[in-house]
Amino acid sequence: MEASSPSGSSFDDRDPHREHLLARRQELTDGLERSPYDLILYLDRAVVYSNLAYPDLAAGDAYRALLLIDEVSDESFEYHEQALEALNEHAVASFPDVLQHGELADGGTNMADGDSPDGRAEPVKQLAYLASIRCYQILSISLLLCGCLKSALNFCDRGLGIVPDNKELRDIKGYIERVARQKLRKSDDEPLDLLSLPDRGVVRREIYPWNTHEPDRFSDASLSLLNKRLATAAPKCAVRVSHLPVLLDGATNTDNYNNIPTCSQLGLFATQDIEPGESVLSEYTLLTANNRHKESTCDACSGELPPLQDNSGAMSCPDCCDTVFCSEFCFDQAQAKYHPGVCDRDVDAVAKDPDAKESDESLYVLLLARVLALSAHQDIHPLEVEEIKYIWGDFVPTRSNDIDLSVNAGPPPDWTLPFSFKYSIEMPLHLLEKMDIDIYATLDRYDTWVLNTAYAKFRGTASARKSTRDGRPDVAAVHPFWCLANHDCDPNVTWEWGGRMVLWARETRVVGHGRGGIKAGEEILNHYCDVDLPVQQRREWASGSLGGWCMCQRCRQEAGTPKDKRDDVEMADWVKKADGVDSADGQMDGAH
Ligand SMILES: C[S@@+](CC[C@H](N)C(=O)[O-])C[C@H]1O[C@@H](n2cnc3c(N)ncnc32)[C@H](O)[C@@H]1O
Repeated sequence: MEASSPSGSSFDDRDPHREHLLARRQELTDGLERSPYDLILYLDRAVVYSNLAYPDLAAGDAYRALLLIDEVSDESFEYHEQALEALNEHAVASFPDVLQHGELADGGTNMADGDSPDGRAEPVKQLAYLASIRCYQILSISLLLCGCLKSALNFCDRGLGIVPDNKELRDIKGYIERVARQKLRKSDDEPLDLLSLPDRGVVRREIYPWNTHEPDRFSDASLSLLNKRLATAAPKCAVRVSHLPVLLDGATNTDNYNNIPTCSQLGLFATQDIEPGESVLSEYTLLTANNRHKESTCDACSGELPPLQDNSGAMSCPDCCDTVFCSEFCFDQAQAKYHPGVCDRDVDAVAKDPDAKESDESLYVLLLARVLALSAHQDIHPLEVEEIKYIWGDFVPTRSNDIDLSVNAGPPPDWTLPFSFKYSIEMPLHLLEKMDIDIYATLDRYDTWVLNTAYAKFRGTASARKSTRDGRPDVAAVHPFWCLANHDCDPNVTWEWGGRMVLWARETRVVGHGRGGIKAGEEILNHYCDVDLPVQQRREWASGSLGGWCMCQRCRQEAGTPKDKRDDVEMADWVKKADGVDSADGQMDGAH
């Protein structure tokens, strides 16, 4: 059960209205734990999420409510009895507030079917009917607010299919079309190809105020645990706090400044001298994914499979022969940590062989599938899975994600977590069902916010490999220690990823071509882009994985303008950006 007092969050402004909504959210979450198949509670919580400005979480709850309506309506469905029983309780109690909405309550007698012989709808059917319209309203407006226009329109049309004159749904359809015209740059009289509507949006990327799983990565306990685990993979390294430049979104005129603002994050440091060419880290991970059906990679480590012949070492699972491992070691690791949770359930099939433009998303959802399998088989919460618990999520403080409704409000916040109905809500629930997990009874583990948090962690840290056949990304992995190494355009290591992720100390440095090697105490400096490129291209390439414009010494030196041509510092930009880094991930060191 979630703790009722929010922790692990940077949200500390005491806004009574917000506090009240957060308390109500907790009450409803506890209610769902007691009565997991209650679709009215899901709708109630969706409304609270909308009021708290989490449209993605509202859509997640409205979709679960819609699935429960299907359960109520179809006797052959697995949770029919439970969903019906929960709804019956509302049918005999006072009419649910969440359905006293706009024209809804008046429309209850206009049911298309399900009327009883005396012409009056059975109360439970009437509730299910009204609830379905409410689900379509919440789903369509929420998905519109997330930027998922195609899915928003789909749900809106489904609602209008039941109640063509419903004013709220008609209004929402108008908003969707208006936003679509803006995004696709179409005038009012041009036809709109509804199939081409954008469906990928962005939502808040934050440590939710109620998330009690996020560790304090800077605490002695976290660092000592991480260092204990790191000892085998990188015996000459340690995880420590690193002071990194605060990144801006784009080009800056501050390259010549001697001191720039920094923030505290984690990094890897050498604890002993490391020779040029020496291995620095060799990391094994089970958090891997491959999106091709017939691919010759190991299901566990994602390394190439050896040729399948006697004594090659490759092994397949005796219970689902399609799953192949490159060695007995990988087979044993998979059996111990995740495979029985997905064995013979065809779970991965939902995201295999995607369209070229969906390759990235399919890899992310398959990484999520692996986290779900690790969590289910080890019987731990997904956010406690060791492969993701301590990794960087690029979270932004809750308060800077909030929407300011005051008259003098500035521009709306820039939300940064990619989101879509398909990959963030529908597919994860489908994966869980394939794993034979009751998605209602396990809400605490598989709630939409939990999935969003896991996604936030992969998105900043996963590595992908492209197929040599068609250049599409088809293998991905998260190496929780490798991804602690920060970037520098004069790196002291280089990396190679096969079955394991390996970091080597460079023989020669890029800047000055001096001898490589790393001295005890120095930070391990990885590279997130091709460091042989000119500065502008390096910065553009690195900005995706880095999350901003590279401000390393080399970039600043190469891009710096002569003294007589310098402009004033745009410190306001930094302060704005620094605010996000400060409370999201450690204390702010401020401008020097
Ligand atoms: C893969 S993580 C690296 C580990 C991370 N520092 C941590 O605390 O876990 C990537 C993030 O680290 C930060 N980072 C890495 N290299 C950096 C650099 N040279 N300058 C500024 N920030 C950097 C950025 O915030 C980036 O999004």
